[in-house]
Amino acid sequence: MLIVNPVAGRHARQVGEQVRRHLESRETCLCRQTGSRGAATAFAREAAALGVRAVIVVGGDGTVNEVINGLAGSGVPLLIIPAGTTNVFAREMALPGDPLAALALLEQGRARALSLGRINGRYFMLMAGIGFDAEVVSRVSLGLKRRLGRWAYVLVGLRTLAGYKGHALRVIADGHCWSAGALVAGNARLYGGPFSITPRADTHDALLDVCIFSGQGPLKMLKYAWEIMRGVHLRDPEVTYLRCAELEVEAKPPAYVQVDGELLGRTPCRIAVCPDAITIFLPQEQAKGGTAECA
Ligand SMILES: Nc1ncnc2c1ncn2[C@@H]1O[C@H](COP(=O)(O)OP(=O)(O)OP(=O)(O)O)[C@@H](O)[C@H]1O
Repeated sequence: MLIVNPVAGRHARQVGEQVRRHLESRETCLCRQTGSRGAATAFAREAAALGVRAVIVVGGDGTVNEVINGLAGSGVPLLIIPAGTTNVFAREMALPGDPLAALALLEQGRARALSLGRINGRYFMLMAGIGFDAEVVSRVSLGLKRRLGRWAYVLVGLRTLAGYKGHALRVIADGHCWSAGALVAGNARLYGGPFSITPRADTHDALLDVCIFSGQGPLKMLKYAWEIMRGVHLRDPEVTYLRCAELEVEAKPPAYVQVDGELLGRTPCRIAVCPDAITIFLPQEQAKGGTAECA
């Protein structure tokens, strides 16, 4: 099954058309186009129920997130053709940017089982963010993202800082409790493109990497953002890095929560890791570790 989000990135519709033509000239393919938010999850569930040979998704991180939420646990392998604005997961997995080169992974790549994070019942492949970053995500519209690309987050981030009051989070993991202003739980290393908040995360392992930022308020958020951009945030004594299989976060007042760059809702939340939950076609050199599903 081919699932295309025609409004992802700037060229997803054309990329989807190119992939559809290529596939239909070779095999039988069910083609689905998303008409609204959440549609990709329903299509992926349909694909899992039908037991298709593979699901191919054309879109960005938000669309991939919706697809994994319909496919997780089914064993049906997923092939990602990056066509969104930032494509962080594709970058993390070093997937080819060229659509036909990505499609060739069906034959030339390896299907690997990877871990997923799960927060309040929703799977994520990259990260869950609580506090400031989620508040920014809640304010970035798809229209602004189309016009400005990833600069939309910078612009809205600066605007959000202006009136930001901060959050008082309570984080509980491994029998310990932390007070925090913001938190990112990463299943993968990369964040927002080339940056890395959880640089030791590994999608092949059964742990979440968690970065807890203890400061609150706009100046602290600005400082952390600057440190993350320079890759030095882990040297800041206000930042705690831990690896765990499960954690809980509460906040007063409730704080926004984002998963894979899409708004999920608000705290409280429980975050866990689900080992080997999704099977993804990867380039041979990326398919190290983990469990091989097929050659
Ligand atoms: N027909 C549609 N109309 C409006 N929104 C849609 C439609 N189909 C899917 N969506 C939504 O579009 C959103 C954006 O998709 P996606 O994240 O894949 O693209 P992107 O934001 O350009 O890429 P990235 O997340 O990699 O920056 C998703 O939240 C998805 O639910």
